[in-house]
Amino acid sequence: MIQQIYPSVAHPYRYELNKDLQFAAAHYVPADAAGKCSRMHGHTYFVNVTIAGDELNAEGFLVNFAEIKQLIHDRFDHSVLNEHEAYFQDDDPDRYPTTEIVARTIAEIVQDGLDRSDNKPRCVQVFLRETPTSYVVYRPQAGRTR
Ligand SMILES: Nc1nc2c(c(=O)[nH]1)N=C([C@H](O)[C@H](O)COP(=O)(O)OP(=O)(O)OP(=O)(O)O)CN2
Ligand SMILES: [Zn+2]
Repeated sequence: MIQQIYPSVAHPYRYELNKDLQFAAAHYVPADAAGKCSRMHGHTYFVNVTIAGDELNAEGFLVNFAEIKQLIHDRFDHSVLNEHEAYFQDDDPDRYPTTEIVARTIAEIVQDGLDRSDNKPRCVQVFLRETPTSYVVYRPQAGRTR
């Protein structure tokens, strides 16, 4: 696992946790203007998820680190992102598996998982590195689903 410093996110909560994870996946950006990215290719994606909240659960966790890995790694590792039709669609540019939209999708999946917990923490940032030279930071806005 690459160890690196991530950008910090401002939030009002007492606790913050960060989980690093990675997954290998193939994708293509289904637009001719995307050039070489419109052809199927693969990446090892590096992800940092930031979760914050004021309350801990019965185990003394904001959320179990392992649950974050399960939500993302177990879903996307060794898969073709474009084939996850619940998240990505070739006929809708707002559903292409670009770095930006994959980062947003990870935030949405994690928040859906957190919403099922009693202590209701928030996913406040997703850092997604697609290549050694390219990454995106996505920060959900409070009160907005996207
Ligand atoms: N804003 C975005 N731009 C690009 C995306 C994207 O998701 N969002 N994706 C790609 C390609 O899919 C590609 O995987 C990454 O592109 P790039 O960083 O250009 O990759 P290189 O390794 O060729 O970059 P170097 O600078 O030569 O290392 C393209 N753009
Ligand atoms: Zn790519």
